[in-house]
Amino acid sequence: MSEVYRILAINPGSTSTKIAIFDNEKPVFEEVLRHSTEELSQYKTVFDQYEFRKNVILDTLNEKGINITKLAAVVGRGGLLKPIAGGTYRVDEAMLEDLKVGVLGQHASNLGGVLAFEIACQLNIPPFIVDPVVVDEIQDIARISGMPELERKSIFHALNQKAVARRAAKDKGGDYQDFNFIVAHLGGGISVGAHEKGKVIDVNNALDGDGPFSPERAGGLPAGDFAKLCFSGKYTHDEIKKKLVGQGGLVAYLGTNDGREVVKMIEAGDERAEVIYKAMAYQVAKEIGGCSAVLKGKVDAIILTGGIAYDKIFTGWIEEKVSFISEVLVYPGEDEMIALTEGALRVLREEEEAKLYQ
Ligand SMILES: Nc1ncnc2c1ncn2[C@@H]1O[C@H](COP(=O)(O)OP(=O)(O)O)[C@@H](O)[C@H]1O
Ligand SMILES: CCCC(=O)OP(=O)(O)O
Repeated sequence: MSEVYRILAINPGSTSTKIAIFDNEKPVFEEVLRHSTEELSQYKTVFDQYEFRKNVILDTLNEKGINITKLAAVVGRGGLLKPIAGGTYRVDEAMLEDLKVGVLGQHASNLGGVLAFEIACQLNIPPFIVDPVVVDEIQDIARISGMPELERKSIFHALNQKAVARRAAKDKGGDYQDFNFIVAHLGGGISVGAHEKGKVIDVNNALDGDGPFSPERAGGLPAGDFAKLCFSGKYTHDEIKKKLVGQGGLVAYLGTNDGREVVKMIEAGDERAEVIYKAMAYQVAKEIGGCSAVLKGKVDAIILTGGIAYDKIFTGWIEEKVSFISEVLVYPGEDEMIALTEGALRVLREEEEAKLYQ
């Protein structure tokens, strides 16, 4: 009989920490621990949230009676490291240092590797990350921004975009490498990627670069007016950064990072909430249109995923604008927990060697 590996997967996002226990590929326990804007806004940096998120995870596992001493590995969502190829990486000191200082910036996913390392080391088992948010496969032409000092970067929901694209390919009877897809991840951040035969050749920088605004991010802005705002003397650098990430998008307009709250506002007759929520769908549709040009119109499917894809009204607004391009498939939520676990299992079963972060 083959060995059963028990894996703890930890997925810190901007609005939640998702945790799961798997026995090999079989889910034993899964929970989404949601964090409100108020809860998170008391921490100055993402790294300051470390103790809070660690305690929430360990308390939850304890309350559910899960004995973590039986774990074979801990795997976390990978954060803002230097750009790297996709795959499973063992968390080491060099990676830990870059995650702690935020070598490419601050995002909740930086905590994935750090939490995996801390918990795994106490148990003397290996810590891994899989397909971090800096997976970089974009074509060279997509790196050019219009200002030589500023290069466009690949920062996106790599783990879920690829996991869901693989699922869609399987559902269509083929492999990921057989198809061209446009994948829109609709979460706390929003990324829209052009997947050409298994490679994400262009994608918006979902953190603080470009693309649609999102529940907690400003997205692409009118550059001249933004520069004026930065030098108006009204805001510190930290305040401006928060306006871009954390306090932007739906939070700035409507005071919440929770799509379900916005739906309730609209149901209660709030017309402004409807306009803002519709504008977010409009910007996603425009980004999808851009990706269809990148793929020269050869698009096998448009895939909508992430938490907001549970909302049929929101996905309907997008679909009515983009269905002329290709069929629209909706995979609400995410496949990230199983994708993390499978990445760890491939290494534990010696089907693949863990990559080292250089
Ligand atoms: N049924 C729903 N309707 C609208 N929005 C939803 C629904 N379910 C979840 N969401 C929203 O999805 C977003 C979180 O998506 P998720 O993919 O879990 O992102 P993250 O990993 O960034 O937290 C939040 O804004 C959450 O409120
Ligand atoms: C940093 C890109 C990935 C991202 O935005 O994730 P969340 O939506 O979980 O914040």
